Amino acid sequence: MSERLLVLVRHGQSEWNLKNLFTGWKDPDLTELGVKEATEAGRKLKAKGLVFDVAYTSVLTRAQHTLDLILGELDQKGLPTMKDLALNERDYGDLSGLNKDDARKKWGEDQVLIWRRSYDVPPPGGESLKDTLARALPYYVQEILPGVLNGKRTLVAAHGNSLRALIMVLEKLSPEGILKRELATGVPIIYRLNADSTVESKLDLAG
Ligand SMILES: O=C(O)[C@H](O)COP(=O)(O)O
Repeated sequence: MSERLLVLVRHGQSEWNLKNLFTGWKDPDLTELGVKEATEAGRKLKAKGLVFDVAYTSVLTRAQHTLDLILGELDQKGLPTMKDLALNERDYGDLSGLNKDDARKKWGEDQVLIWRRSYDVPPPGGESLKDTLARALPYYVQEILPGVLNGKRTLVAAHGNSLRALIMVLEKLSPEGILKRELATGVPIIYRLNADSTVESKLDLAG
């Protein structure tokens, strides 16, 4: 019986995470710390004895670089990898490139929190989590999930909000439930799925 393995990992710290800037579809690379986090993620997966058959990532550098570093640690460089903008970070629209503290000063803590964590309120000119889900979920259902259910051990390196969207579905979280769900950079979450695509087990490799 194959194991229906799905590992999700948010990219390591990016240059703009460090500068506290809204990033979205902008394309900064990892910082030195981000490189360490991604490498450590790979080590942790290796320590668990995990091997993958396929990987998925976004079209953004920070996620692809994270994936490369993880695969390097796993001695799996060259693994078949699909890159698709369906897995991109939420588009932050007009907020992209702005400092998050400056935005709080300008629009207030509550409004910025609504833009960052509400389910269906988009930032000006950008995507809500619901919008992000609307393009990430079909990709998951059509491209990623069939492989997982057929026993392809699958690694997904993506972004805080594209992964929160998938986690909302996997963990059956409500719009309120997803509000408080934060994803740390470079921390793999190991899911094993049941044949009906529900979650059989989940292990968060934080710490
Ligand atoms: O795009 C960004 O700015 C971050 O990667 C995620 O931002 P958030 O923590 O505001 O969701």
